[in-house]
Amino acid sequence: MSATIIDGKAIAAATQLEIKARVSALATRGIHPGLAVILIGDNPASHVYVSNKVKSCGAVGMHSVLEQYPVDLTEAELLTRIDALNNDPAIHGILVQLPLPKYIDEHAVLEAISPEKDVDGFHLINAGALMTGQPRLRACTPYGVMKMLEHSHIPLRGAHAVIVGASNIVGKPMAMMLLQAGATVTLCNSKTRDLSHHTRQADIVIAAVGRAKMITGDMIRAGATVIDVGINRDEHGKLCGDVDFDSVAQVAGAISPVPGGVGPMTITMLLMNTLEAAEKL
Ligand SMILES: Nc1nc(=O)c2c([nH]1)NC[C@@H]1CN(c3ccc(C(=O)N[C@@H](CCC(=O)O)C(=O)O)cc3)C=[N+]21
Repeated sequence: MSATIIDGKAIAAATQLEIKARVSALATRGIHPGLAVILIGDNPASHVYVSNKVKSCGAVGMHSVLEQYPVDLTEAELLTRIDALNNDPAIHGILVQLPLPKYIDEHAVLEAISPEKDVDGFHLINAGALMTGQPRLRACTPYGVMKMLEHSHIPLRGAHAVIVGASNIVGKPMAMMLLQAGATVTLCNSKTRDLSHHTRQADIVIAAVGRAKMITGDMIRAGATVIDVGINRDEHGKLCGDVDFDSVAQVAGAISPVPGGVGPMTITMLLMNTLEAAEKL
């Protein structure tokens, strides 16, 4: 193995110390950042993520509330709750855990959250602000990836970044952030012809496809940086990313693992966004 490990857990811990200090500074102005998390249904994985988010709030001295609803909550009831939180001065950030039950219109729900409290960065206003180079609240996962690259001193200006996966929550905002940092960006999707032709050109590969271990060592240029956004289960039920860690670590210059990579940074940037929302008051 030759690659340096990009330790998301350690970068998350360092970033949380900075957040904690800024939370304390806000307290002197009488402002106490608060996050509301809405969870619908009983998906066990969602429960784990959501309780991690709530725990992390406590660790940086932030107030948080977890609202759990049964899977038969109606869309109208959910919109009423969001409206109440939009108008609650103790709440600076609102997160509705995805995926939502099928009968709820996800788009309508995300647009109902006040853009100033949209700490996921999914509202059209925040997506559009990022797209036009005036970022407000940024999507947590790509924002966390940017912090990981920055902490690892990976040069971005003029670098070629290849993103595999063009979702609204990761691939597209990731492309905008890297572009704004001066990278040349290739955004691949499930129809891309000869994917490895693209990934082999890359100084930086961001894997965000949702398919276990699909990025292999032969697809990576020697010395490239590889960031793994995937969260999958392998054939033994073990947590794994979109990157085949063992083969890629032989050729890459730097690689982020799963677990312990992007996941902890996603949660940390949710705290950062809640802090930033409160600081704007
Ligand atoms: N509105 C919304 N916003 C989200 O940000 C959001 C969401 N819905 N729905 C689900 C996904 C998933 N997600 C994760 C965050 C952290 C870890 C994480 O910290 N993972 C640990 C491992 C955790 C474990 O052991 O299972 C790690 O990678 O080291 C994973 C997944 C946020 N999501």
